Amino acid sequence: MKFDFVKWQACGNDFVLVNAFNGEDVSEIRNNAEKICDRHFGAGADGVIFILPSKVADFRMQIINSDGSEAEMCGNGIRCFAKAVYGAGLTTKRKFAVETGAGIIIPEIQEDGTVHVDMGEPILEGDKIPVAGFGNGKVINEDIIVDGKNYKMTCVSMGNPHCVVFVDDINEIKLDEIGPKFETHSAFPRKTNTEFVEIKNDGYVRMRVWERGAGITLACGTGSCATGVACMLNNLTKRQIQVELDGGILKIEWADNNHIYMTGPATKVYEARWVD
Ligand SMILES: N[C@H](CCC[C@H](N)C(=O)O)C(=O)O
Repeated sequence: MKFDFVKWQACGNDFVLVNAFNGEDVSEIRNNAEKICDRHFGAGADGVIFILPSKVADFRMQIINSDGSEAEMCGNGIRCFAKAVYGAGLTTKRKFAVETGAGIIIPEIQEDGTVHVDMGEPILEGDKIPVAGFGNGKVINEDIIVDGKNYKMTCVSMGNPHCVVFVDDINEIKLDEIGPKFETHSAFPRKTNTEFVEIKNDGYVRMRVWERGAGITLACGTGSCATGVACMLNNLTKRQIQVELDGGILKIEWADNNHIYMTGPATKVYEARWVD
């Protein structure tokens, strides 16, 4: 297998980006995503992102997690995607439409190099997130028993499922132990990303994440959006907040048009060729 790729990171959430905009067959790369993401035997990444053509938007983005599973959407990934396609000259527009598993997402590259993204509307109906046992009702501050302990969860989909849990002290959370037990809990038919959140004040929260299909990452963009929605649904913050992650800070707004806006950095790290 031989292919060129570009390594990008956004708040430390890192990705191998592969340009298949001209319809190149990337099935072998997609089938080897787990090997490519391995941090010792591969390039090392939280996921592989493909730049693809679209019939309904300027581009299509496909995201494969480091365990080889496909996700509907990736918030940090789309900021990397936007700057990658602009930098590669695939568009001269700084604001454009990207087809994803979460619908059409609109990133806009800012003058300061950050990317402002219209992440669309959050999905709150239990059966659409999906979370079992809630029908089409919302899942706000509901009980869940994980590993014999009761937690209060608020669940949100940004195209991909998220379970947000508020805690008093985030440093007490043993993420590597409890994360996988949430991810594979029977309440989540399509598994879940899980965010543990400590409220610092009504405009600033600290969040750590165990991602579906990737484990602990330094940041999660869709998870930060879900965190913002959960904070606001529980009346814990204002409608604009900053989310402090292990790898950086993202700005999240739940606007009056019901869209979630995320703003944050994305940086190209290196270009390389896979030859194994
Ligand atoms: N692991 C996620 C996909 C990557 C999302 C995350 N890296 C982000 O920035 O949104 C899932 O399976 O839903």
